[in-house]
Amino acid sequence: MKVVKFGGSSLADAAHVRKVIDIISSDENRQIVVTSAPGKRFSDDIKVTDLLITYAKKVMVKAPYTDIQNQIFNRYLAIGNEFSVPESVLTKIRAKITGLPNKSYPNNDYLMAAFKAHGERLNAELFAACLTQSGIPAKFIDPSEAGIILTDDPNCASVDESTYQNLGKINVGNERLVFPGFFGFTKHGDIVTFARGGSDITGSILARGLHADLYENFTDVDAIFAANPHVIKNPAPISKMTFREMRELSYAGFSVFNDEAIIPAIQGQVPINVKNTNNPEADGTLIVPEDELEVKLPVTGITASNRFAALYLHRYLLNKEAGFTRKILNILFKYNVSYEHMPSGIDDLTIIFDNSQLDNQTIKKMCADIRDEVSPDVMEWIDDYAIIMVVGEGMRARIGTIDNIIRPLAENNIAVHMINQGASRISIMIGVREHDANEAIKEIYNNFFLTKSEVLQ
Ligand SMILES: Nc1ncnc2c1ncn2[C@@H]1O[C@H](COP(=O)(O)OP(=O)(O)O)[C@@H](O)[C@H]1O
Ligand SMILES: N[C@@H](CC(=O)OP(=O)(O)O)C(=O)O
Repeated sequence: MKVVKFGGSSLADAAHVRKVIDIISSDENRQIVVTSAPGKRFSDDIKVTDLLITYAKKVMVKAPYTDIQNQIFNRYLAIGNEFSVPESVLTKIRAKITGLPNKSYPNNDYLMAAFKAHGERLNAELFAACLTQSGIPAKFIDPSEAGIILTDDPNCASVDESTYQNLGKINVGNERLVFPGFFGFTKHGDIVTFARGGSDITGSILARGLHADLYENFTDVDAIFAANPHVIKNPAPISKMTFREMRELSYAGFSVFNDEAIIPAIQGQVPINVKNTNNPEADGTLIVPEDELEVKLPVTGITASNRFAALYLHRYLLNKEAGFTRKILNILFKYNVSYEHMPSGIDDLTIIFDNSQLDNQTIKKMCADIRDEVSPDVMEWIDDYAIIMVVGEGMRARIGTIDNIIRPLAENNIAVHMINQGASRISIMIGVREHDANEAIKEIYNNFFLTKSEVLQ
């Protein structure tokens, strides 16, 4: 049995939905279907999830919202009409959209989560109706019915282990089961969502919980490429990679697959196949356990993420002082701030943060406390920090990999602020300034993936 997840780009309009139905009908093992909310139909279109966020914000500030309600409903209507789904299905969808402001929520964070979740919830109901209309019996399953229980963290929830016992009770019969991605329920019955891009996580949870043989993740590219196609023109496709390579690459920018989504698949040892809805015959990228990768390349992929900030601290004899790091960690704890990495030298320490959890006020107070508490000789806050991740299972076995990464950067005057090698066996992490990140990716990519004559072209 296969779990198949279709991203927003694969369900953006009726023409795409038709392709998705063909994909499902071409393989009877594609029994469990996970849908995202309708995505962008053209480059400056707006995803339904973003429309729902705007709708929720209008409700919060009591601004008029009829237009946005209509805009959202029309996305579903256009698809539903094309498949002649029963009027009752569309009436129900409209009622659910317009009824959202009348429900009660513990607070605005839960309101936001419930509004966002309806992008996938309504799309799964509509899609089950489209499948049935096309002669493929299908049933919509609500996450509450399936027992998808998530933590009480309204817009960034994690799965509760009880979910897997609940999923174990589901009977997969002959009809296709259509689950909405992206959300679940807390133990108290409130709707909560994963972080953005979280429909991939639902697919992975279902693949583990239902003991699938394969998790197929359909998107809009032929494969996962060795670098972001928006940065490198025609990058090399990756035919096979390991779970942990994918985890590291998605953490630092490979947005094609959510970084947390890999975890349930690892726990259930379910291989993942990323494929293209617009070219389903292409093999795509297979993501497998470590022992199933025959050829271990020194570099499988290169990525950069700009979502970081760093605090650089310097003080002589830092290495001799017990409790220095502990004092800093206590301050981070006081402000409820987590850190991503903390590379250190003899007299230096860099703490790298995810910028999205910080505001100027918190940064100011936190830095003032650190200055008071540990009296550093030098302290610098770097707001435009980017992390480059070079990942490859075969990295350890090759001498000179680090040289091949760093040399092209030095030759092109790209300043390297931090190198972290060794913490992970399969990656090297490099800190650069944001404005240098894309150039750094290009130089490293050219050095590993292009022949000399290609570089000169
Ligand atoms: N290394 C990469 N390989 C392939 N696609 C990538 C990579 N990095 C970023 N992307 C982007 O990810 C997009 C697919 O992810 P996403 O838009 O979330 O799809 P979906 O709507 O199917 O969930 C691609 O269109 C591509 O622009
Ligand atoms: N619709 C949600 C969840 C998601 O995973 O979407 P997509 O599969 O289109 O990336 C979002 O936009 O974040």
